[in-house]
Amino acid sequence: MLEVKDLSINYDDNVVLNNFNFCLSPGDFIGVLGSNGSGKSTLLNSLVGVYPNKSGGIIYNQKYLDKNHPFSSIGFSPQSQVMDWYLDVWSNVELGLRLANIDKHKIKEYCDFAIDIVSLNSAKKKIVDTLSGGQQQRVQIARAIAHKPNIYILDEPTTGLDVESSEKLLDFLLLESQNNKGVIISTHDISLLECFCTKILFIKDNKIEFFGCKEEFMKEQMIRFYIEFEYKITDAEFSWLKKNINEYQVINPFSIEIFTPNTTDHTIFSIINTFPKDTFNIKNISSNVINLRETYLNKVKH
Ligand SMILES: Nc1ncnc2c1ncn2[C@@H]1O[C@H](COP(=O)(O)OP(=O)(O)OP(=O)(O)O)[C@@H](O)[C@H]1O
Repeated sequence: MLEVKDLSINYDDNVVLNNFNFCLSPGDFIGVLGSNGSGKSTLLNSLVGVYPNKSGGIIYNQKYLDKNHPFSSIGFSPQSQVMDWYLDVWSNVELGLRLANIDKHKIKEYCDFAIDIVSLNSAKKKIVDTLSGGQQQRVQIARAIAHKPNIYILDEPTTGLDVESSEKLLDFLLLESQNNKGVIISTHDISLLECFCTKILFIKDNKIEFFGCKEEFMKEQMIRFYIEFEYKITDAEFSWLKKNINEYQVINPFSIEIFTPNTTDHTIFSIINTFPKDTFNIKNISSNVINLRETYLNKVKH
């Protein structure tokens, strides 16, 4: 659908995206992750042709995108709100449909559909400037999705949305991706990504740190083992831990947490078996898998 090829973008001397390569394929629901300022918006803006100095580019239908951008195939909602503030909700969405060249006989149906997805039925006739921040965000999204494009590019679409509106929007996007459309969104809401995305694109230090299936990203997850001892850990045991266990954390004088990759070759038993004889009298062990949020935080920190 879209191929990002050797894309680099800089603002003056500040290289924001360094040699990005990835594809958005039919059926993909890509979540873009990264810290503030990592370049998520720059990337999404570049997919719709808003870029500063760059090399490489975006290939669509075997051609590099230029001024003849396929707007009718793309629904784009930027991070900053771009709307006609003194028109009502319905007219804003209608305008988007006209710009996307939708047949005028279908405009009412498409408008109603999009306004329903973002639950603004009762505010149809309200002037956008008089709406709350979250409602304005919903208008912008309705405008981006109303023409049911092949590709959805939404920059932090759930920011400012209440939980039920976020779920409704993401349910819709998920259905669209299952109908072989392509979806790419950036968000800081990791739990939503965990539920809805099929692929993750993680930006760190101006590069793509990870691009691939969510499951693969999660595979690098760790398991956390909580180990409680019968007595206070001795100094000798502390120094043994320091020397021999890669990732652990002391919780209190009686217990530690050990982190291991989520694979069968790194079971807690293989670790415990390395404990020197007659040390670490274990009282209890429990474990839990670290979720996507913590996986992401670990990756950002390291
Ligand atoms: N118009 C601009 N001129 C100069 N620098 C810019 C401009 N827009 C963005 N930048 C810089 O580019 C970098 C990436 O910004 P971008 O908005 O893409 O990050 P982001 O990942 O979307 O951040 P956030 O999570 O805060 O929305 C930042 O260092 C930012 O200061």
